[in-house]
Amino acid sequence: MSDPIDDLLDAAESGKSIIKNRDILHFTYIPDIILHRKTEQEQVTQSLLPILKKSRPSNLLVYGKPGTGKTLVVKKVLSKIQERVEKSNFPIKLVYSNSKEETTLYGLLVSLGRQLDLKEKELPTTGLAISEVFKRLLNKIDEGKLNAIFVIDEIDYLAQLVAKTGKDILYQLTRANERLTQGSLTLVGISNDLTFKEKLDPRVISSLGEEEIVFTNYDVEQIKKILEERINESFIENSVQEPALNLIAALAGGEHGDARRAIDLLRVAGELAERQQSDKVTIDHVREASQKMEENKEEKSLKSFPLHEKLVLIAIMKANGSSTGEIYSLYKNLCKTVGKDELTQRRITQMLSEIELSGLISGRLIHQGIHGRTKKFKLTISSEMIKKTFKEDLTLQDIV
Ligand SMILES: Nc1ncnc2c1ncn2[C@@H]1O[C@H](COP(=O)(O)OP(=O)(O)OP(=O)(O)O)[C@@H](O)[C@H]1O
Repeated sequence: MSDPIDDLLDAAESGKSIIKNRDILHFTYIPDIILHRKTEQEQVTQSLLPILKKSRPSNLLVYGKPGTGKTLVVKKVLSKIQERVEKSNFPIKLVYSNSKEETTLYGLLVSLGRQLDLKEKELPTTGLAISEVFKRLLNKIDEGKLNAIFVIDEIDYLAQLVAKTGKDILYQLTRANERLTQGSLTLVGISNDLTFKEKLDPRVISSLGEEEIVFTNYDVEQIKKILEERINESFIENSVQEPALNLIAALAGGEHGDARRAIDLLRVAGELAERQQSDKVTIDHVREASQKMEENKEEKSLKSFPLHEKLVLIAIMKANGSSTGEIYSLYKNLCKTVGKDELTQRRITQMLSEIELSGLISGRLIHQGIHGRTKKFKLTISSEMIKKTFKEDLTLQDIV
């Protein structure tokens, strides 16, 4: 009898590996050539150029839809500046943080502080007031006479964190120079949300967006060129079929040209092809990859819902196409079965609108003559997906 582990290991050893360098398909990889972004590279460089001449650049705000190369361009410009200043004696400190990866404002400031070499003793992970944390960051910059550039990716999340905690940190960050006597602080904010500024305090807007650069969307042809470049570097020759490439470009380029989605699709399709011992990535691998990525997204979003939202989703699954009233009575029964107190119908009606926003269910308003109107809901995802995901939840596994 063959051993299943050995079989797989044998296949992997003797099997075809069509991806020659996986790292190149990772989102942190910085390619040598950045296509279609000449103007943007020039604009970002121009804006940060003063630092090479030992003066403080303006704060910069970079906008654009997801996957349009914002982070890539900013990182590349900064790494080139870094290379040059390392040769001089001018102490520049580049600090990068992604707001989405931090759940608290404190966490974000500490992550910036660590990159300024502030140790736990000087900047503890918990316990200080936000204003104190901020003061210590500034002191470090001042004492070291550092010229710090804080790159804050997904800065709209930082704005939300700030709104939640009611602190004035964004304003203070943009005005930090007024408090510094020796060093300087420049802020580079990156945002996907073009309307982000409208939500800010007007005082913050003027100092944060001293300069602004907007990244335009890629079209399908541009996405295709970016993919071709990446394929040359990461796959062995002729291993991605032309129709497969076209489909990836069409899928990722459709709405606004998301290069990240394109490269992710390419990687997943390549991995599927390898797993199936195929020596080519075909259009079927791309379809399968796209479906898999879509399912992962749905699964993640289902798992992130709190318990009562999950119960409402199960109620809709059991009576697909039902009215709010019917869903509510089913939900009440489910609460009884799992031994939880039910929420009010008013709350559940509101919850249905919230879940609708996530795109997992869709609602249709039905007019019932003298009986007024009601909304009927149905799932936009398969009930199998709900069953599969909620089966892992101990409270829910017996009712799905
Ligand atoms: N012009 C390009 N040439 C080569 N690769 C690119 C180009 N634009 C984007 N990419 C690649 O696409 C992926 C996404 O790019 P990046 O992270 O810069 O996008 P972004 O605009 O910052 O997106 P988000 O706002 O979602 O963070 C990265 O892997 C990046 O290397």
